[in-house]
Amino acid sequence: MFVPSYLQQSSRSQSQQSMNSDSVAELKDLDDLNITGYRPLIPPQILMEDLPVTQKVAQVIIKGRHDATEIIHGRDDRLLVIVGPCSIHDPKAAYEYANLLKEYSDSVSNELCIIMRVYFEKPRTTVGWKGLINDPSMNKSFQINKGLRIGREVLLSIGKIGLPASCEFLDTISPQFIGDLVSWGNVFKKSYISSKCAIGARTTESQIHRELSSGMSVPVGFKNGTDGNVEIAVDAIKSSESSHVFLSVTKQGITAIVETSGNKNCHLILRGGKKGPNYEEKDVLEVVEKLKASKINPRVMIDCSHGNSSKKFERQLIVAESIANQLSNSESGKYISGVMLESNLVEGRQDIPEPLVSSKLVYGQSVTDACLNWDDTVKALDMLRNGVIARRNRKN
Ligand SMILES: O=C[C@H](O)[C@H](O)COP(=O)(O)O
Ligand SMILES: C=C(OP(=O)(O)O)C(=O)O
Repeated sequence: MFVPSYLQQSSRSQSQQSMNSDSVAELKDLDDLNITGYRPLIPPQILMEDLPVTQKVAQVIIKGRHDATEIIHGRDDRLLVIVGPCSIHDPKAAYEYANLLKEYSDSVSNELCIIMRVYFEKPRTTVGWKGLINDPSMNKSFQINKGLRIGREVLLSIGKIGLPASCEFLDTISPQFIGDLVSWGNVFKKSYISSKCAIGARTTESQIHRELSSGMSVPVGFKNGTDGNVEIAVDAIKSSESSHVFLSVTKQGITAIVETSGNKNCHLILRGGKKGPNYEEKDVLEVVEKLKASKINPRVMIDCSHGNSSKKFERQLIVAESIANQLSNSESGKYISGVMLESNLVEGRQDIPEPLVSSKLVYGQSVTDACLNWDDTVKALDMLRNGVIARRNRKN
């Protein structure tokens, strides 16, 4: 048990005297007991000045945000598709994937609004690599300043191709470094890198993530919990729609009391859970009722991966097929506004070699969750596209 030095006196009277004297306590006895180090963090503004967003890239981001917003509110009948690697660890492979996706995206843009998953922050069930921002060299050197820089460079390069990007914001400070490449509305006043962001199954219930979302300039999807609980996502949407006052940092890296106006562009993501998947018609209709009862946006996104695929990447095709069928034939199809897919150049996943030997890594393969390969991704997207066409024909 830890005993502060001022209590470690040899006699009771000494200790009593020490406490009575009300002298200033030793900080080392009270604070940072489990902190092993501090390193400086670059202020967001410096990185933003080094790697500024161009007007051309900003337009891509703004359009992505606008389209995503219109779809999640049902004013655009396309399907919003968040597709890409589970996590980005190799900027070259991410860029190659983005080029493939851009070409496909242009060919289906009447039916699908495609936003690339560009996820740099990974929540872990226990421990593991926490993503490119946290440990860009994947060798436990935790060069976060380097990770933030690479993250920004990757988002800018994808924006230059003309593809909007989405991120999961896990940390509450990191959005100040990359969130500026994301925007619509108050584009240049607030933040503008990704066009869409998700709050994951493990953080939906977290108050600080709800507060963060209330100030985000992008549409935010909230996932149901890992146990399958959808109520926490409903609560998260309600909370994020409200204004909040909380502690965070400014672009200059100064701690601040932040005041937000609330984010009206939040929606729910069904990702399955420990009790099983929740992508079928009955699951969608059930959650739609809950959302309607809470007077919030009843349109949902379905994640084909995670609890909905039991983490078996190939099963994403089965989920995508069910979604396409619901779009074509079911009442639930009216409420499905988006889909998520985990996809990469090469299917499956690999462990990060320890110690890291880059040549041992398979190029274009996930180091976190297993992903579909490119050809199967196109199969899934084609099915979804046909579902959108059928849904349109149903209406007409
Ligand atoms: O998508 C990512 C993973 O499912 C999530 O980060 C949890 O991963 P883990 O259970 O391997 O830690
Ligand atoms: C971590 C993710 O998913 P979930 O929060 O659903 O586990 C993810 O989409 O990368």
